[in-house]
Amino acid sequence: MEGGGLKGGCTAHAPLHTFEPLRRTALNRVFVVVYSCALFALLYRHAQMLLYSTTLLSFSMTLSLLISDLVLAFMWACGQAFRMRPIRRKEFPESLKRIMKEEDFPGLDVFICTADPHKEPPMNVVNTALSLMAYDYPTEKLSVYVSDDGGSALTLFAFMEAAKFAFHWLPFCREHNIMDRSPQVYFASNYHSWSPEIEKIKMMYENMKVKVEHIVDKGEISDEYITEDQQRQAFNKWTNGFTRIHHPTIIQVILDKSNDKDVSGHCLPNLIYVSRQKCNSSPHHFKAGALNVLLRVSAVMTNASIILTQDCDMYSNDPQTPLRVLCYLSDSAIQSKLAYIQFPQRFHGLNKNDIYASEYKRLFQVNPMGFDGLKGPNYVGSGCFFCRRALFGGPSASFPIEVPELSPNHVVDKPIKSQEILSLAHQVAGCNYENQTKWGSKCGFRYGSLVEDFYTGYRLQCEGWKGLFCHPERAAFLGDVPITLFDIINQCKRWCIGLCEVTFSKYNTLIFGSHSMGLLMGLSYSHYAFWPIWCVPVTLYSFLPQLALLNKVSIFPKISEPWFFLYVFLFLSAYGQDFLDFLLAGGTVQRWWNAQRMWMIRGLSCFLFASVEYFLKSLRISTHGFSLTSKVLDDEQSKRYSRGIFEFGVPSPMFVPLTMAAIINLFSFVWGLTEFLVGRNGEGLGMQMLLTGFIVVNCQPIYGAIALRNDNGKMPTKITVISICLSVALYIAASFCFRSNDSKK
Ligand SMILES: O=c1ccn([C@@H]2O[C@H](COP(=O)(O)OP(=O)(O)O[C@H]3O[C@H](CO)[C@@H](O)[C@H](O)[C@H]3O)[C@@H](O)[C@H]2O)c(=O)[nH]1
Ligand SMILES: [Mn+2]
Repeated sequence: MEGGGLKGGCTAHAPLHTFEPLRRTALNRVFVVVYSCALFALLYRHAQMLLYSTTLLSFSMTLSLLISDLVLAFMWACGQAFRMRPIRRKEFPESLKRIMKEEDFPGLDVFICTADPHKEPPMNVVNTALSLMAYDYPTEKLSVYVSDDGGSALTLFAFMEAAKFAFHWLPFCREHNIMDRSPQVYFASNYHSWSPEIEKIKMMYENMKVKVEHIVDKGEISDEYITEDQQRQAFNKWTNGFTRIHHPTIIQVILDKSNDKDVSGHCLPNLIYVSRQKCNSSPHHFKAGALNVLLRVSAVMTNASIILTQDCDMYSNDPQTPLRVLCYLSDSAIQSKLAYIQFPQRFHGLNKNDIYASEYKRLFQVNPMGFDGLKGPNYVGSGCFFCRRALFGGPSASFPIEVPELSPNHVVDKPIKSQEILSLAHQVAGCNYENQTKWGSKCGFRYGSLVEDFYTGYRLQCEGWKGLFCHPERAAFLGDVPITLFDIINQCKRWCIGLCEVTFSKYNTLIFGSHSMGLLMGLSYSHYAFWPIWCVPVTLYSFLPQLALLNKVSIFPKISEPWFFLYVFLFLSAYGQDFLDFLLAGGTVQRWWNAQRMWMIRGLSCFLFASVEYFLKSLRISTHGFSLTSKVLDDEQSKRYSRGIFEFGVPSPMFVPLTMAAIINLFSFVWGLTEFLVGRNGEGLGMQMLLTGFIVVNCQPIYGAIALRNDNGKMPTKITVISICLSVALYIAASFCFRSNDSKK
């Protein structure tokens, strides 16, 4: 996207935004050429070996290696698209005031999604909401909508309490110009000085917290907590037949900007609680469905032209963020095609070396810069500002919508608590509302994939919209990370299933994507869409060379052969480039090491299981569920996490291939080493030894979890036993193949 920001009515001395290409681009391009030549050489060697293989065994082994290397080469090629034109942007919110008055700021509707008060503690959701309500943005233009897919009175209660606290919190933030506007974060930090005023507001916060947590623990709201009639009416909607998957729409205007003033007399932003209707008979499309309901309800109530979508655990870390967004949105040169501005997902509470690589640096910080130099980053679900009209048709043609009040151009002229508005809002939140409409296919957030974010951004860009990546130094938002390995790989498995749903649809990123957006964009999107196939090379390289080694069969070139250096080059330069990218994006050596280890772990767990699960389920007609990531912290787990100890604990089948790989690699390495020491191991097995050694070093936390630990996070004994049995079986089967091949010779 053309960036140079000297447009939109500002003078050349005060640009609103600029961008610069990253300096490494030229080198990257040269590297692509060199590396491609090396890849072709490798594939040539495989082809030759395939032609000259004499036995079925050697043929199938060469074929497996060829397939693995083809997958690696394909993924490498897709990844290079990000390196063709990465750019870094900068915006100057200070200049904004000179060209725009506050009265002219566009309206901003903030959407926060939550889905389960037990996995997503209401106190955290409330903190997210408060941090966003306290944005440095004219409050009369700001509305915060909370979607509660859990349909929980506990969440509504928490928000009613939060609203009372907001009367004090918002003016407090404004007067003291506080940066941390999530009260939880502010009170936990030691940077603020003591004053009676701070002490007083802290007490208020603590009281609210105790009250809300008490209610959540009890699981119900007893009468003594309901003080006003209006509240009682709201909670009366939770009748006996009410369940989280079957209940009527509940919309509660908790704060109304036209009536509610904070303690300093300033108006408060709208705060609206929405729990859409759910019924067993119609699909609700998870988060995408929730967002579409908010899109409609907000259209009826406020219809702001900008929308921020936010996960419930991602609080605002910088109150000036919307001003950065305006730097782009007010630029008439890029306005017409700009659909969204994506901020990176960044996280708090990572342990020092980020053992699970849950930062996803490449996904959230490095690759978006590459995307940004093309047609814009992918949408990642949270921390993204949309232009409302982008969700209602292509950049040049929007289509007529069923109800005129939903159109992005509609001006709301009635108070949000008026009967007409509320009844229409209830109607558009109904579970059958979308039947026979374009919602989810051509309009709003798109259905059909568990990664609704990836899919929606992708479809918008295919329609001709562009996105933009905004990556300020101070994180705009900070979110929670899962702290157990099981949660991490489960989350990744859900993503992979969602990606498969895109890949095997008519909107395949490689074919449809390249056709609509050009090859580089198609490749970039494919780099993600094809994530799960990484399981093929990772699995093969974790077992095949090792089993061959145990049977003294050499499958790679000898160390003295020139082909060996080809392998060394391919391995070292790919890893080296990845390493440099990581460091240049502010990473550390240990974090990089852990990130590459997690790539292997994912290859053997979630990538593998997602592919299998996807295929098994696609044979039958059934849908995949959205398994919510838990944001609740267990004390013991948190302690282990902060000490950098891997958390297994759950007897999940996803740990089995991983444990098997650890065992088999250890045995073949030790066996190979003894053979080598007694002088029987020829140089033909050298490369297999190197690879096995590398994997053994990577598996070190797994050995600890199997044998050396006694805490609840160790590898469950059941998984260890199953993995040992399967490893032995695999070894026997492999030896049988290798031996019978020997005897045939
Ligand atoms: O039926 C549902 C399921 C989830 N959510 C919300 O979706 C958000 C993301 O859920 P989470 O369990 O935290 O998933 P993550 O894998 O951490 O989220 C990433 O991946 C999701 C796609 O799988 C994107 O929607 C998210 O924005 C992105 O941060 C949360 O706020 C949930 O409350 C709903 O509103 N309704
Ligand atoms: Mn999340």
